[in-house]
Amino acid sequence: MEPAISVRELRKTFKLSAKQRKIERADVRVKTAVDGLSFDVAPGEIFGLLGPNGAGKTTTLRMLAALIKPDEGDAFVGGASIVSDPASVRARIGFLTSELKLEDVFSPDYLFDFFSELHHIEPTVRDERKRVLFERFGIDRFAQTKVADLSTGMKQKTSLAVSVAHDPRVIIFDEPTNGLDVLTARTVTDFLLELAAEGRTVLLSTHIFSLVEKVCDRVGVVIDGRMVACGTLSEVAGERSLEDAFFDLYAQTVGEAS
Ligand SMILES: Nc1ncnc2c1ncn2[C@@H]1O[C@H](COP(=O)(O)OP(=O)(O)OP(=O)(O)O)[C@@H](O)[C@H]1O
Repeated sequence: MEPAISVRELRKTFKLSAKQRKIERADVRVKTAVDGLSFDVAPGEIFGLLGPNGAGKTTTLRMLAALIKPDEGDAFVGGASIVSDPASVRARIGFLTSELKLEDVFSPDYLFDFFSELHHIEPTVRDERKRVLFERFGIDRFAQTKVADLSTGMKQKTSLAVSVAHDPRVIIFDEPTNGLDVLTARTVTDFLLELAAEGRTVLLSTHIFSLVEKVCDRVGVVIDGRMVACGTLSEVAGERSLEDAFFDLYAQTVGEAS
């Protein structure tokens, strides 16, 4: 079966300003954020990119969502190239980050309609999807409330609903449970499992071992922009916990580099 996401030797560097060099305590002028990453995600799979802060997870997901261009390499989402056909990639995916800021002055109802229109969704289809999703997340009671007056959890649920307004086959989710209370985090993980059960593909990034253990079919461990292990949980961790396996990999990788 053709992979839903196919990543081939992706590479991305950033030029560092003097200020960034100071913050990063780096002498180099160029930072390699992603260093030749390759992996496949099968349709219906939940794949987790696991790594510490600064490993290059967000940069990878932003390239796969066709928000930034790679320096080298390519990736295919539902067969569309992020380099030569970014518009098709954007139409096929839902992209979500826990840092997403919704405009305070708009209501969930307005935002859902706005994003549906961007994706050219018919109003009748839109209204039915909105009804189902708003009911699913309990947004219906707050549909006309301004974002500014919503709780953090309700804002995140609104972001979730809006990100799948166009019924994407692939969902890319950067740190899905970061900064969420336990109840909202549970809503998010349940939703990811539902999406996969419906045959959709989910690619997420996280530094939380338990999230990977709970929802991911396969995991790729990323350290310093490189994939140091990739496979099912048992392939990557064997008899150990994922946390123990990760720290062994980290010691090997960082040890090798120094
Ligand atoms: N726009 C940018 N300009 C300069 N450096 C950047 C930029 N974006 C990311 N970086 C650097 O690239 C590296 C990888 O960052 P990235 O955000 O992809 O990592 P991450 O694994 O998602 O970690 P985090 O969880 O901290 O976001 C980091 O060293 C980061 O400082």
